Amino acid sequence: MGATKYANRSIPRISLADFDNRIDEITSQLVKAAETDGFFSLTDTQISISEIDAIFTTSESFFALPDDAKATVAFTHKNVGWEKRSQVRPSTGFPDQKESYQLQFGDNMADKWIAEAALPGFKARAQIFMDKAQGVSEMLMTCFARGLGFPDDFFVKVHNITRPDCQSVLRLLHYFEVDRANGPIPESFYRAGAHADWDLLTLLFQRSGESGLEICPGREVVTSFGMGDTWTKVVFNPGDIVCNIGDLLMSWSDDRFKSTFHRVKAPSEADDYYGPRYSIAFFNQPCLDCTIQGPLKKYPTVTGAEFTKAAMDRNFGALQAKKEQLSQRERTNTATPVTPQVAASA
Ligand SMILES: O=C(O)CCC(=O)C(=O)O
Ligand SMILES: [Fe+2]
Repeated sequence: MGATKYANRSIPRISLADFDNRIDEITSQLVKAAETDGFFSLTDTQISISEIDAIFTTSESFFALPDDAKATVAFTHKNVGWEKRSQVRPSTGFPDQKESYQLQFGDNMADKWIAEAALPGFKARAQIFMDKAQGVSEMLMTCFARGLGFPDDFFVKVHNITRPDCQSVLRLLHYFEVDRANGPIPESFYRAGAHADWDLLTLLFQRSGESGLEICPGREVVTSFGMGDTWTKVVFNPGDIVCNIGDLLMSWSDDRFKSTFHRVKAPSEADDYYGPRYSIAFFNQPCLDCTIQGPLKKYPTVTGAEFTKAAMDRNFGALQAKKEQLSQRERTNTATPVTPQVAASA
């Protein structure tokens, strides 16, 4: 594998301190970040370092369960539950080398919470954290609504976590350790293959020392899969929340705000992190019956359900094209593409 091409870009760091008094200043900083690389980190948020540490401990305790216990809450196409090595990104055609557990607020979670007896306190701890993540998201939604000239509660209203059909997701992630002793990793090995998220916006919680998140800016229209090959490492400060704009907000802003390709790099170079990696993503997904259109009406009006279906269809189409390309290569290569199991939110 050749050396990765890197460019140094600085990812803006935006403070949410004194939010109510500074809302216009924060809005202009967020809008600027969204218009350029679509990635930024938040500091002085309502979530403390010890709360972030605690949810990572909770997440680790879930992943430490035996697979047959985790399989009691197996992934379903309602975008909830546990999966292992089954999410295939259209950019790669191979499953990410990770396991994840997706949690939601409403009815979709009905039988997908790990049993209290298997992991006492898990559900209560996760729900407290999900509420906190929603709180930070709502601050950002208010600013982005204001920045686009919509009423302040425009995005908050359609990402209402008290609705039983709410679609937002907390995804706990565990990328498996890579044993350097086994030699170079195969070309088909990815931690999280390059992708753009298709939600409104994503909050990412990272752990110190567990690097790997990289971005590849340059996407100009939401319908394109085109991606460059020059990456930037996302460096974060403990306690910060890394955020990225998703396809939904890119579309809802008539492509003004950028939903940027990103990945968790499979370790292959000297400075890369080979150990087990834990991260947590909070995806803000719209209610299915909301209507979506940017102020300039660049794209036709769609419902939340239609937007999600179109995103999944686009992903599926791109994955088919990738599999076709891989199977043509197969004549000279023994690696076999895999059929996707997970059509997740990103
Ligand atoms: O694990 C990370 O740091 C990023 C995860 C991510 O991009 C995703 O799950 O969509
Ligand atoms: Fe992502």
